[in-house]
Amino acid sequence: MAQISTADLYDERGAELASLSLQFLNLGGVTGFTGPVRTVRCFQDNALLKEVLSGPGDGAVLVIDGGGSLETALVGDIIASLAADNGWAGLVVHGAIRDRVAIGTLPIGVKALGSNPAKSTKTGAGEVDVDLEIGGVIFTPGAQVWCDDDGILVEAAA
Ligand SMILES: O=C([O-])CC(=O)C(=O)O
Repeated sequence: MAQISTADLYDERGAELASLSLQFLNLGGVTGFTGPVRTVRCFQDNALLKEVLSGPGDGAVLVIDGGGSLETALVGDIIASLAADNGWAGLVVHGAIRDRVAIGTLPIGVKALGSNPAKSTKTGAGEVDVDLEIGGVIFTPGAQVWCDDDGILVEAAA
């Protein structure tokens, strides 16, 4: 069954949801996706998120706070394929990706601010499963998130 649209979901449950007004591109091969939030915070370094996506996704959406940097790509087609193979429903990247054309063919949702062919460093710096604040919206691990072409909704923090 197709996922409920974020617009219809907002009409039903808007009072319980936060809507991210920051604009993301919808770049994955799956354009509507939902799941429980997991999180990574990292800055122009993608070793930690690759490690997390190497583990089982169990249908979760990894929200990555790259500080909004568009200087380097945090995800490319290799990492996005790995995530799809491991059962992640999608990625929300507050930053850039690369390999846009290939990522658009993969069976995973990918939202990002933009793209840049420049690669990230690989030191492993960052934090996993911390609360993130992106565009004034809090993403708490375990909260349900819904993404489609219209935007991103997340269960509001209690
Ligand atoms: O390795 C990287 O930095 C990201 C990348 O290009 C990929 O996932 O294909």
